[in-house]
Amino acid sequence: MTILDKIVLRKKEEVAAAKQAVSVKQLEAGLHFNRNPYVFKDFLLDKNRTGIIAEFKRRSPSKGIINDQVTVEEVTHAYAAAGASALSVLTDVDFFGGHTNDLLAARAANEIPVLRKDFMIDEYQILEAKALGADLILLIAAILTPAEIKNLSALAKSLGLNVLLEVHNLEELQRSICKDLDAIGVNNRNLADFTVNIQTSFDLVNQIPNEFMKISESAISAPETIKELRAAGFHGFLIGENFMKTSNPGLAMQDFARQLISV
Ligand SMILES: O=P(O)(O)OC[C@@H](O)[C@@H](O)c1c[nH]c2ccccc12
Repeated sequence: MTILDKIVLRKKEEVAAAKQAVSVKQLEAGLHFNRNPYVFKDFLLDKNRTGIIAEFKRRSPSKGIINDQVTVEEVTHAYAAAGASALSVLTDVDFFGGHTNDLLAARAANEIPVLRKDFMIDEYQILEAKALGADLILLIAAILTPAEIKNLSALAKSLGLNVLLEVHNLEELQRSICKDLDAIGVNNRNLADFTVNIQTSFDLVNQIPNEFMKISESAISAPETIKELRAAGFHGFLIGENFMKTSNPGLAMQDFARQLISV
């Protein structure tokens, strides 16, 4: 069994428990359920921003603890001030040390799009994302059938949420594309075995239809890499560990964004 299989098994239990604890009716009565999400594309293409989707990630299955000394409010606020186009907040508890409360905190502290970063397998999680104040959800092709991707993205769209589809190879991309996606992310990390290779992004970028925003995800640690990815056609860059591994992730992003101007 791969780590991804383990995560999905556990996620099924977690979702079942959440459904018992909070009904769909309660979600629909939630604080943010009726707010209008931000349009992800507008922030990605905003010339005054960096295109970076800056991630708050305390730990991961591959790295263990990355940073458990900082708060989601201070870090996400500093990311936004440093020019992030969006924020990515892990809400998976058992494998990434996140929490739905982290998303609520990021929402309250910021006025840019927030991605609910989790392993979405059930419509309930989409409604929950909306109730928590997310603007954007992630669908991971490796754990979903084409029919599931179609249904979950259609539900997200009907709630005004933006949808980011994550793929890792051409086969996933081709079988998963559907009309309700806003952006397609190429994950440079293979979630089954954790190997990373930026080349994955360069290999797939021209296979992504131009109607979608193109995002490169994971293992980005140098401004030069962003310059190359931009030249290849990417609009967005998802960065977590490179910032989170420092004692001041917001400052790390600020330094990175300054260097980006001069590469
Ligand atoms: O920390 P990195 O290497 O910069 O990667 C960030 C992000 O891409 C990564 O956390 C990620 C990409 N897809 C995911 C799916 C689930 C959990 C996490 C992820």
